[in-house]
Amino acid sequence: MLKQLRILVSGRTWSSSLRHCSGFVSRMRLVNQLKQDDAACAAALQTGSIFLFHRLNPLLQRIPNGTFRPATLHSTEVQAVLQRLGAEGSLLQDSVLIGCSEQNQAQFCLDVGQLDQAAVEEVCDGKFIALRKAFFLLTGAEAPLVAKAQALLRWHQTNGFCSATGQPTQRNQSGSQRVCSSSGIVYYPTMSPVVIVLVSDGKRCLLGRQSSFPKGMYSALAGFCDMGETLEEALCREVAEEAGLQVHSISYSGSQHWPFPHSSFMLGCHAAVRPEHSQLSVDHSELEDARWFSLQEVSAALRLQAPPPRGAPPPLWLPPKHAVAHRLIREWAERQSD
Ligand SMILES: NC(=O)C1=CN([C@@H]2O[C@H](COP(=O)(O)OP(=O)(O)OC[C@H]3O[C@@H](n4cnc5c(N)ncnc54)[C@H](O)[C@@H]3O)[C@@H](O)[C@H]2O)C=CC1
Repeated sequence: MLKQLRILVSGRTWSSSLRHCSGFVSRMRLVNQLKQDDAACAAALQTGSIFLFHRLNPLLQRIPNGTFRPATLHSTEVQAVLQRLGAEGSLLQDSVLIGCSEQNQAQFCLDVGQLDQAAVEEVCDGKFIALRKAFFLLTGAEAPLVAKAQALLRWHQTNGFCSATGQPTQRNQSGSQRVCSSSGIVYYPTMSPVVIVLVSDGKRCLLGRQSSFPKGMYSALAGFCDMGETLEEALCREVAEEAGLQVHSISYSGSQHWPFPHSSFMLGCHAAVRPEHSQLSVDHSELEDARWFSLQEVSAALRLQAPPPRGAPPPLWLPPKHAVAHRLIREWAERQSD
C-alpha cells in the first residue's frame, strides 16, 4: 500500500499526482518538487525532521546498544530549542533540504553555530562531533546523509557572494541553489570529480600511501579529474603520473560522495597492467610509497576488524569499510579467490 503524501501544493494534494507511483519514485519526485517550489518547501519544513550541526559538526546521540545515530528533531522541537536558548525563531528558515525519509517526511539540516554549543547539547541530549569522527561512528545510510548535509551547509556558508559581481547571493527555500541579486547568475552546489582505481597485474594489486596516512595504511590510487578529461583519461594519467604504469581494461565499479576535506565525487574503477609491464616508477612528490600486494597480504588486511593499536601497525592496513577504496580492494580479493 502506498503511503499518501499530503503536502498541499498549488491547491491540490501530492497524493493525487503520486498515487500510482512506487514509494521510491514518489520520494524522488517529492524532493525534486520541494527544490523548485519555495511555498511547498516551507510547508514541508513545518512537518519535517531536522539534523542539527554546530559549525559543521553533526549532533549525534548514543543509543542504548552503544552505537550512535544522528539526532533527528521534528521542526517543532527545533523551534522549542531555539526559543529556550533565546535565538530568533526565523533561524529555522535557514534549514537546507537534504532528502525524504521512507515515511515520506522531508529531511533538512540546520547549522546552529551561533548558539552556545554546550547548551544545545544539553537540551538535545547529544554531542556535536567532528565529521571525520562522526562519519565512521555511523552505519548504513546515515553516514552519507550526514556527509551530504554537511557538504550543503558548507557550500552555503562559503558561497554568500557572486564570484562575477561580488554582490550577495540569495538562496531558495530548499537551499538547492543560490542566485546573485545583481546579475541573476544561478549557482548550484558542486563536487570535484576524483577517479580512484585499483590496478592489478593479474596476481597482485597496486596500493599506495601518502605521508599523511596512518602508519601501515595503503589505499587505491586516486586523483582529481582535470577540466575536460574523461574518466578513462583521468584514470590513465593518474596511474602514469603516480606509479609510472600504463593501464588497460578499465571497468567501472561504483561511486561515492566523499566529504573529506571537501566534497569529492569518487568514481571507483578497476584496471589492469600486463605482468611484463608492472615495474613501478613511483613519483615520491605525490606518494610516499606504492607497492604490489599479494592476495594473501590483502586478505589478511581485510580480516582485521579493529583499528591497529598506536605504535604497532600491522604490515598492511586498509581504508575503512565506508570508503569506496575498501570496496574496490574487497572486490578484487573476491575475484581472485573465485
Ligand atoms: N573514499 C575513498 O576511498 C578515498 C578518497 N580519497 C579522496 O580523493 C581525493 C583525491 O585524493 P588524492 O589525489 O590522494 O588527494 P590529495 O588531497 O593528495 O590531492 C592531490 C592534489 O590535488 C590538487 N587538488 C586539491 N583539490 C583539488 C580539486 N578540487 N580539483 C583539482 N585538484 C585539486 C592539489 O594540488 C592537491 O595537492 C581526496 O579528497 C581524498 O580524500 C582518496 C583515497 C580514497
